[in-house]
Amino acid sequence: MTAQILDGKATAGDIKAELRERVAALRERGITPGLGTLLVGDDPGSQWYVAGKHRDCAEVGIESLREDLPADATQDEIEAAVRRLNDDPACTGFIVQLPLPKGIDTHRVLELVDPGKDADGLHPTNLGRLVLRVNEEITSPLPCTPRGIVELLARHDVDLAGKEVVVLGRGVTVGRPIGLLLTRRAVNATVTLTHTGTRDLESLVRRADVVVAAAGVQGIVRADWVKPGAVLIDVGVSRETDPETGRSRVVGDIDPAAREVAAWYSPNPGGVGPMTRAMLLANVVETAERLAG
Ligand SMILES: Nc1nc2c(c(=O)[nH]1)N[C@@H](CN(C=O)c1ccc(C(=O)N[C@@H](CCC(=O)O)C(=O)O)cc1)CN2
Repeated sequence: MTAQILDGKATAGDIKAELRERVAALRERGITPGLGTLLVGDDPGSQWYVAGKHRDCAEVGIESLREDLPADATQDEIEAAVRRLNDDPACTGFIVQLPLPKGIDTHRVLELVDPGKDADGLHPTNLGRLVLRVNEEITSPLPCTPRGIVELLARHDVDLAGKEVVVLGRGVTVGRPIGLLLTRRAVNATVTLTHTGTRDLESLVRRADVVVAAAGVQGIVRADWVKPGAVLIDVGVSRETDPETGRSRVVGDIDPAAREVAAWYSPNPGGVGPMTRAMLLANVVETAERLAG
């Protein structure tokens, strides 16, 4: 069996086309959605992601604003930038690009974001809604990568009800919230959240119907661990130098040979990354639609 591809790039393209129309409708009503980004430091990966967010906004008609601070910015300076974005009427939603430099209290910064402008769904109020609203529709923003994974599967008619899902990684942007999303009544999966303290990861992966790998450890999921017919979602980001071009490239957590036994495979790059970007735009548009009543 060779897996069918969960093509995040193409799916994100479809979503962006839908969002472009919704933005045009908002603009006709005199409402202009505006995404703000707060970037601290000069990490090339983060700079690339933020630049991509601004390009995406331009593509669908969302205005965008930037707050860029140097790597040695203090906690107070970062918090002042958050307050500026909270207070700026042109900014209908914003994100704080993660990770923040060492020594900065990330929780304090995220808690300062106005929950009504939280385009990343990472404010405790919005994460709390995800915890509490197990049976209801959630109308507040959801974290972009987990939302992107659920949307990618839904748009390929992959049903997760009753399935055993193993998640690798307990980070705040992927592992923790994906567990909460997938166990909601609307999805009804059973989730095992694994981490560096997990014993015998291999046997958990071997019995999983779905693997969501967000550990950031290249090839941690071996091809011979994967159950035939499983669904594989690779979110891990490690970098290696391409021996042919000498350029840096992204490699995932799942051995790509596993696609020979899986039913569905979300590649990396080209899977969840583009969906993360599309879901950020969706959060911004929905926030603006809520503001518009
Ligand atoms: N505030 C946030 N910070 C971070 C988040 C987040 O959701 N909110 N997620 C990641 C970074 N990220 C967005 O910010 C992101 C990661 C990857 C991609 C992407 O499209 N990747 C491409 C490959 C890119 C490459 O070759 O380097 C792909 O998967 O095809 C977009 C956004 C951490 N920080």
